[in-house]
Amino acid sequence: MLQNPPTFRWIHKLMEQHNSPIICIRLGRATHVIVVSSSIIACEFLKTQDEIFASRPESLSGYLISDGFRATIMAPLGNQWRMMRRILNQSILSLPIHKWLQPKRDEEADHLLSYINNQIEKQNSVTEGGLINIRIVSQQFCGNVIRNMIFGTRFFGEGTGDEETEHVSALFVILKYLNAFCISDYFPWLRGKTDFDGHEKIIRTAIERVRKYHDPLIDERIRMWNDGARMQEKDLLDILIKHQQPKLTPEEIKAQILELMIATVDNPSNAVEWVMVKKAVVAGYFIPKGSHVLISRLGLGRNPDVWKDPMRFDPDRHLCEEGKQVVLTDNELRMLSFSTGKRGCPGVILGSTITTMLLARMIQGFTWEMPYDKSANKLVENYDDLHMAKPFVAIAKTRLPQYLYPKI
Ligand code: HEM
Repeated sequence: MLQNPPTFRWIHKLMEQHNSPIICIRLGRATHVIVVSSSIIACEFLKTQDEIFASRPESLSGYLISDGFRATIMAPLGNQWRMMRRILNQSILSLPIHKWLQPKRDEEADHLLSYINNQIEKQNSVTEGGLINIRIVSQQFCGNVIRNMIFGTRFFGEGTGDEETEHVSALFVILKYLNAFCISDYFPWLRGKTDFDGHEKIIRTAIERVRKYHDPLIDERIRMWNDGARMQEKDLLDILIKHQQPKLTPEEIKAQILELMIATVDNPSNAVEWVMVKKAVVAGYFIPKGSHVLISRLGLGRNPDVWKDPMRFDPDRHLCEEGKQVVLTDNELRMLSFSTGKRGCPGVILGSTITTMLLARMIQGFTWEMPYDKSANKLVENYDDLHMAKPFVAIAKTRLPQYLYPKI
């Protein structure tokens, strides 16, 4: 596994070789890793037997990211997870709070349009259009939205964008190593002695780069509430600080905010980049106790037994017959969008809103064309993850009267 990164591709090859929708790999002396690529078996784990399988393995990356499992995503099943998950469901990701923060999301969508419009003007090419790196635009938009919702600010620094770029890129490093195969997770005697595969250093550095922006703002805000300098809740940080029964510690607030950040930046931006490149061109086994169960996003979403011609871009598959509504969740797990069961995503509304808003505003505001050098935008997947191999760069042309573009 160490010689064949990334592990998820190595595992898929193994599954293909064995022609099986479920395999078991024994790692170290005691851990069975069970990999599943069938929606029927996935439902068995995440729905029928959810109670038994809803915990998380105690990985080093999870421990570091959540500062000792103080928040939700990485926490093993237990009282801490229950408490933090309830707070997320009821006070952070609830429908009333979602609506309350709509103006912040609108503000960011206006900035998105204004940014792309300015880029076109800067390139002096209103008729020819301007080259836009969709990956940068999408990732920064998601970062801006969640930053604004949590901290009520667009910028960490003077507004040059440097701090925000560093922040988002460090979040993506954390995401990359979050579920990467880390040898000391399976050979615990290696922990603390040697950073065998270098993961620990990389992830610690990335967390530091993120938290140097978050933590002073959180400390300052707690001080403001204590001194009476802040009296009104205006963003998610205020809600977390003012939460009663239970009152959260500063460490819990910091850990939860880091998790909310990583939960938001990746999925919407990646989905939109893939969709844009397509628009521009024309989406009964025995399981030993303590096993780690991996449900494969690749295996479910591209399973030819479930999806006809799975590699063909065919968004119509996701239109339900009745009323032709697009449904992004899939409780039957024929694809892994938001998952299901106890550990299913509590951010479905926010995640869907960010994704559709990003895509809709870009398509409503601009027409998109491939650059002349089409070979620059190959529809190829990155080997290490599920992003496109190279950031998608397209030509944007304005399609609305100029006065409709926010001048910010
Ligand atoms: C399109 C966007 C999103 C997608 C596709 C998505 C997908 C998922 C999936 C598949 C899981 C389950 C992972 C697992 O079982 O191991 C999950 C968990 C989670 N997601 Fe999302 N998510 C999205 C957006 C968000 C947003 C915007 C937030 C909050 C700001 C969020 C918060 C969470 C949390 C807290 C969990 C952990 C739940 C738990 O362990 O109890 N997600 N997400």
